Amino acid sequence: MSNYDYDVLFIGSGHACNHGAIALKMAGKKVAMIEEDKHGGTCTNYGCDAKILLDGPFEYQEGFARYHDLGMPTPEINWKNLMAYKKKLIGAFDPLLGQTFEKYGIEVIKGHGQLTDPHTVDVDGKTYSAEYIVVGTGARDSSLPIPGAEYMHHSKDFLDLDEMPDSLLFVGAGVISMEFASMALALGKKVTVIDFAPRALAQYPEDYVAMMVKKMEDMGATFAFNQSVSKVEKEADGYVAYTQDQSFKADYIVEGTGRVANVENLGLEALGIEASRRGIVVNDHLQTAVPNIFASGDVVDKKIPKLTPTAEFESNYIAYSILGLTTDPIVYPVIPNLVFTLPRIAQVGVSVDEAKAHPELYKVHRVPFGKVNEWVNNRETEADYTFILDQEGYLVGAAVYSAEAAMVLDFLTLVINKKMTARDLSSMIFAFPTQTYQVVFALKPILKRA
Ligand SMILES: Cc1cc2nc3c(=O)[nH]c(=O)nc-3n(C[C@H](O)[C@H](O)[C@H](O)COP(=O)(O)OP(=O)(O)OC[C@H]3O[C@@H](n4cnc5c(N)ncnc54)[C@H](O)[C@@H]3O)c2cc1C
Ligand SMILES: NC(=O)c1ccc[n+]([C@@H]2O[C@H](COP(=O)([O-])OP(=O)(O)OC[C@H]3O[C@@H](n4cnc5c(N)ncnc54)[C@H](O)[C@@H]3O)[C@@H](O)[C@H]2O)c1
Repeated sequence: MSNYDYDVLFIGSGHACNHGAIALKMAGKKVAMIEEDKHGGTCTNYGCDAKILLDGPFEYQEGFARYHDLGMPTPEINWKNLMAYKKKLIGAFDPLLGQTFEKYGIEVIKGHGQLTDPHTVDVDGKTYSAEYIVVGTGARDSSLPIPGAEYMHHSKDFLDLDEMPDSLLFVGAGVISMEFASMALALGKKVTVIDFAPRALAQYPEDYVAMMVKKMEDMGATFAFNQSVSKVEKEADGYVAYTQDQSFKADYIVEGTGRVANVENLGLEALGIEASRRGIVVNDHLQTAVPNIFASGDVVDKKIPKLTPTAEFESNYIAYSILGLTTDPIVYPVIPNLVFTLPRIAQVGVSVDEAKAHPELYKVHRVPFGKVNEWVNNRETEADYTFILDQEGYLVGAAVYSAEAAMVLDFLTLVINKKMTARDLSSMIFAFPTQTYQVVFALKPILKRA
């Protein structure tokens, strides 16, 4: 133990921090996390967990709807009760995680952390020192600097809505909007989605996104692209968002225009640590300009997706670096992306759009999975897979449009990471009848033999 109060101090307690904190504590280090809000960060309290809890019955409803023509009624969702359940369950995480960290012997210092020198953090007037500091302060929803911005709500508000409004306008057709819009639409609400880009979900395959937009339009949603909101006004019976050539009226407006890194009031500038809305600039060891100060998770300025698993990966990498278990630069494996629309769209590795642009490097195999496997797909006839192979025949990318995409995505990620051949797949037994089994069946003839 050094002369500092702690070996490692984390600013934040989300996935970018708590995985590394636990690993370091278990290796015998003295560790604390500074947290100004709830234990566990965005994903646990205001993001993934709350979202997926609310999504649960929608997934079943979507499945039942496929049997409607066979005389089976589609169940109704009681949003009010669902929200009460969400508040109870997710609300319990904050104290529960506090106890968990305590059990591990990790101190949580409540308050706003601000660096004062390379080894010291001020927390609301009290200072704490550490040999290493990890900044994992995350990101927040962006707010457009336009008149009437205060009338727009953000993801936190939507995930707390006791009553679903009758009409909703989503500004931005990214992951947050598309996931929320799917739920509102399934509840029979009037949904409009606008974006200043020419398409939705830019990071997902164009064909699958077009299928999703068409499906949502068939359910009554309106999409408007190339629309930039310049002001929002409140009227007696709702709100109106104005773009360059149109106006959109709704009871409730959700802004989902991206997320901005939390880099303000952290004392970064005084220490010469470069940062912007995109995040803190780090080297390939996740070190800032001050080598004993690392950055992790959503607050990092990076090209890879800002997701919970990437934050966790970085948190563990930093812990291993501090413990001297690695001196290598960080190397990310392929990163699975999944948008929880109804059905899901998934993408991992080389993207479909990139593969199509480089036929000299990649082969693209599209399988209309739902049509050939309707029986195993529970009548999900639209389900579709795209496999991307390199010239040697290894799987290097995949995309999925299916309610079951989440299940199969991790399997495909494994095949890519482990560079599996047809022979590798033949050496294993998979459960039957499942989508994964059918995916293996579809992959074997096209993968490198051995
Ligand atoms: C609605 C929504 C849905 C999402 N769904 C998914 C999903 O399905 N899958 C997925 O992989 N990702 C999802 N994400 C993204 C995921 O939540 C983030 O990538 C993840 O939370 C990043 O973790 P982090 O620890 O870097 O940041 P955060 O979880 O944001 O944690 C940062 C913590 O730092 C604290 N903090 C900030 N500044 C200070 C300070 N100065 N002093 C003290 N404490 C401070 C904050 O209070 C916060 O608790 C979603 C995000 C949102 C908003
Ligand atoms: N399932 C998941 O993995 C998941 C779910 C939710 C959130 N997240 C995380 O949260 C991040 C942010 O999500 P998001 O949906 O806010 O961002 P996003 O980057 O996915 O989408 C933002 C959208 O807003 C549009 N936009 C930006 N400015 C605009 C403007 N002025 N007018 C109209 N449209 C505008 C962009 O063109 C884009 O389509 C994600 O990138 C991801 O890191 C992940």
